[in-house]
Amino acid sequence: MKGVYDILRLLYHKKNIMNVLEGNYITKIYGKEDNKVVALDDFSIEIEEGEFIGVMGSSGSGKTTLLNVLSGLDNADSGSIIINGNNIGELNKDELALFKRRNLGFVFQEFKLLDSLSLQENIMLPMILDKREPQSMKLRAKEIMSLFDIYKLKDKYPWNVSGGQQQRAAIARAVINEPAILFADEPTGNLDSKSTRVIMNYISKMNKELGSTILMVTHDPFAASYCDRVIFIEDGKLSIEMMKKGDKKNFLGDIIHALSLSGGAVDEI
Ligand SMILES: Nc1ncnc2c1ncn2[C@@H]1O[C@H](COP(=O)(O)OP(=O)(O)OP(=O)(O)O)[C@@H](O)[C@H]1O
Repeated sequence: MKGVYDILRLLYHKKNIMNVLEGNYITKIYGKEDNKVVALDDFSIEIEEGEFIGVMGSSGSGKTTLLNVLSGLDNADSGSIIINGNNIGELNKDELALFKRRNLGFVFQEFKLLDSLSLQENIMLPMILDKREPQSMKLRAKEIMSLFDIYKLKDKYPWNVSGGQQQRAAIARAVINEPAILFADEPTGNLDSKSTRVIMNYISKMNKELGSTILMVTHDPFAASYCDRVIFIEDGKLSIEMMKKGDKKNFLGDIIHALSLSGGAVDEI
């Protein structure tokens, strides 16, 4: 049942703010009867344009499920997901695939680049699939590779460059079509601390300079400290929501404190 606060919040947002994403009362259940797992339990979230939001929580709390359901990679059992005014639950399979390609960007822990293509070809792939004009594709690829300082690596293959460089190429590919929102699931999970810092600086630059809206799932408080807002999930529900006040270092301290309160998750770092 919706509480008064939930109804007021919905009315307020309908009147005043056009969110990039609204997830309303989402439930996701895996399995049946004795094996039933409620991975998301009546979960609601709103993400404004240009926001950089981090999702944290202990292992199995529902972080990846949330990212998958909000981005249309998986279906919710109930609730609605509205992205740029489109209810993605109402799209058929083909419409959803096209919507995702045109409006959403994805970055994963595994870089998921194609080994048979150069970095430039990998990065241009979403534009090739959209049958864009070759010259404009190359110009856009150059622009985005320069932003991530990998233009000089454009003819190299993924197996020729470091993990951090591969992830920079994967992020460039994810944002080349200027998605409404970038979904990143543990983007630094396969990187050492030096490469993590580099990647987070690029993701932050993209958020600040291109105004990209980003939702990032992470276990890493350092990575989360780059966000404007961090939410913690426990048992498929929102447990803590924190806004960045002050600088990254202060926010890191706040996040570590919240992690220690949320049931020993600090041990998993
Ligand atoms: N395909 C699936 N089938 C059955 N149960 C699943 C499936 N995917 C996830 N779950 C369960 O749903 C719950 C939430 O899982 P989810 O992967 O979203 O958590 P998480 O917070 O991302 O975990 P981690 O940090 O370990 O990646 C867990 O109890 C998990 O075991």
